[in-house]
Amino acid sequence: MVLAGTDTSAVTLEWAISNLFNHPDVLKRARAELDAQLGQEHLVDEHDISRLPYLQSIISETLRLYPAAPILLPHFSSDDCTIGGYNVPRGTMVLVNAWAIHRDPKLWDDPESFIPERFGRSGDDLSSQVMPFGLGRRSCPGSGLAQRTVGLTLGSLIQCFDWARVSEKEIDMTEGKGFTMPKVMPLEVMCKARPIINKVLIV
Ligand code: HEM
Repeated sequence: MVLAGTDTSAVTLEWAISNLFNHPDVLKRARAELDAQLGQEHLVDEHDISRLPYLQSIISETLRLYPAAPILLPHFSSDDCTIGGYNVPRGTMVLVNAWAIHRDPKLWDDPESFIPERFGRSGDDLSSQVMPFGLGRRSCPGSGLAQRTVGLTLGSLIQCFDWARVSEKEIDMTEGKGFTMPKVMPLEVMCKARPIINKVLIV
């Protein structure tokens, strides 16, 4: 439970921040949303997340491109069944390649690009093609907690600090090997406190 809940959320946060560095326009829009919704006196808290749709879209788009569990967890068929036209005998190990589904050009426009706006379009139901927490009875029981934790942390970091890369180079987005899909190059950045920090953190 501890491993399932900590590393997954930490890795997601690292991918999200890396994406923001390579897309300064997205970072700017996220900060504008936070400033507009919360002003300069109030540190983002759990109840604010629902008022921050763009921040949520950034997290969804991060989980689409960099799902912390890219092939979910192994499942076993409890009976003979058919999946997508294939006969699957009872007791077969079934792996779902969420990473590939999330980047399938038949399902997504410009699938390799980081475009949080694709999650904000009204009328689009993406629930069957994005599954970072799995689907059905054995889907992740911590998904709500994870979305709040990552949202709160990412929101606070955007709200309280100005960020800069350590060099002119783009952040390396190469995916490493490991159960929770780490970055090959750990994220290294510089930050400077924004004036808002004096009001919201220091009493
Ligand atoms: C960004 C964060 C997280 C991601 C991407 C994630 C993803 C997943 C995925 C893909 C599964 C397997 C679902 C399946 O096979 O269909 C899973 C299972 C699980 N997750 Fe998460 N998870 C996250 C955070 C958490 C948190 C915060 C907790 C608890 C505090 C948690 C607890 C669990 C547990 C206990 C299972 C096993 C459920 C079962 O087998 O019935 N996860 N998670």
